[in-house]
Amino acid sequence: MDKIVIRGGRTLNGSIQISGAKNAVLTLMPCALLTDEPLTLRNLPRLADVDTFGHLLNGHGVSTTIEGARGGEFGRVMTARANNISSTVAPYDIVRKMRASILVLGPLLAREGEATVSLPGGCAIGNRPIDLHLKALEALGAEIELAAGYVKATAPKGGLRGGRIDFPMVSVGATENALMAAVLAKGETVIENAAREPEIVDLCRCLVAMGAKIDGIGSERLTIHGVDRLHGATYAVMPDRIEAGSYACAAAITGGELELVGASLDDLGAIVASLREAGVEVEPTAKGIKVRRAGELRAINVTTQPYPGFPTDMQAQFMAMLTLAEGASLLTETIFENRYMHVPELSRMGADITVRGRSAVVKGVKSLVGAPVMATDLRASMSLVLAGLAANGETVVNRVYHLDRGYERLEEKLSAVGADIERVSDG
Ligand SMILES: CC(=O)N[C@H]1[C@@H](OP(=O)(O)OP(=O)(O)OC[C@H]2O[C@@H](n3ccc(=O)[nH]c3=O)[C@H](O)[C@@H]2O)O[C@H](CO)[C@@H](O)[C@@H]1O
Ligand SMILES: C=C(OP(=O)(O)O)C(=O)O
Repeated sequence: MDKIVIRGGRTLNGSIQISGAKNAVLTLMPCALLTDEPLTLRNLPRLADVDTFGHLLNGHGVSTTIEGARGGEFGRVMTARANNISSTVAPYDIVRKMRASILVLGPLLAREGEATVSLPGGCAIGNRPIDLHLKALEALGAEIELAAGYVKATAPKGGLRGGRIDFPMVSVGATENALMAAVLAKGETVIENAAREPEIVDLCRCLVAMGAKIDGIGSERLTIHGVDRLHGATYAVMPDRIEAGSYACAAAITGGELELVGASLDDLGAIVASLREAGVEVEPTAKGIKVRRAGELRAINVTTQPYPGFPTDMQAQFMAMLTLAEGASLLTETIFENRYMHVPELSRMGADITVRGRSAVVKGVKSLVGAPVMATDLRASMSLVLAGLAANGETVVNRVYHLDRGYERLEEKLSAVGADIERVSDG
């Protein structure tokens, strides 16, 4: 199994190309199920989750081809074509590897009138139920049965029909499934309290490019006018705001200056506001944004919230950064009940962190020390990489497969800006 070995203490300088967003591409790929024409996605990131989603689509009879970017640059192109859906079952073996698999439920149901998808279950960061996805589909007329660890959804005769979906809480995944189902339903669907994440906007724009009719894009009230069929399209995946935020933390924790090419200040919203509060300079450039730490890092308070609030997917990376800030920071995680798995590992590197319920107090320390560490999820793993970049001595991050789910060529990008980082294979 591969490991990432980091010898810390180097200041990072230079530019990093931001890849296509994992959390966008995983909701754009299932859109291919909505049409028998080809869907071409540009700016495709090279991630394990993209490969897994490709296999899932192949299992439904979707053909997928991927072309590499010219000249070894980032950004590949995938064309997926679902001219004949051969199976509407998403099996446990794939769904358990990647929660985003649940996103085939809405489109399969809308196009084929039925879908059987393994229940994703909990994961390291928390319970992660899907009741809101199912209630949304029921509002469009679907019948839902749960049996043997699978959810079986069936559309009424004549297909899904528009309805009113009023989410009691903001759910990114449930909004995505509802959207992909509603675009082919008969009549009008209104989604109240919809998630407003930039990745939802990306999904809406791709669906519109395929012929869907959606009003209120980017707002908490989405109105979808169902159409009889969608057509193929070519669409570019948005840049990954969480990858950009993670590398911004790398500049901040090492005291360097990084240009994040392709990143957009607009999408980063609350991440940028919190970076600035912590004493990190962030400015737009012609190609993206520039991040620089001028003086000492300052302690800040951060509470995770749905967009436009501070994203849960950046909590672990900010925690790593704040272990070296002056003063005590208070982090509060409101989205997932168990998203502090990185705390014991950061503590082993010398961080001073106390968790009480949903909050964590991070008292800044003068320095961190390298150690062998491992994490149980993607962003927790990135927080250990960040700590390792700033720590004295060597840090070995185990279970690299978590990082490979969401960070394209991490060690290549970081070593190009001066980090002493390598991937080592155990053989
Ligand atoms: C609002 C939010 O920040 N969502 C995050 C969530 O999206 P993801 O789509 O995985 O999760 P949701 O947005 O659906 O979950 C938000 C909250 O709603 C709850 N819930 C969700 C669905 C449901 O059917 N029933 C239910 O109770 C969840 O337990 C959670 O507390 O994890 C992703 C991966 O880390 C992040 O990229 C998203 O930003
Ligand atoms: C937890 C994440 O992803 P997933 O929902 O795919 O596990 C993430 O992107 O931080």
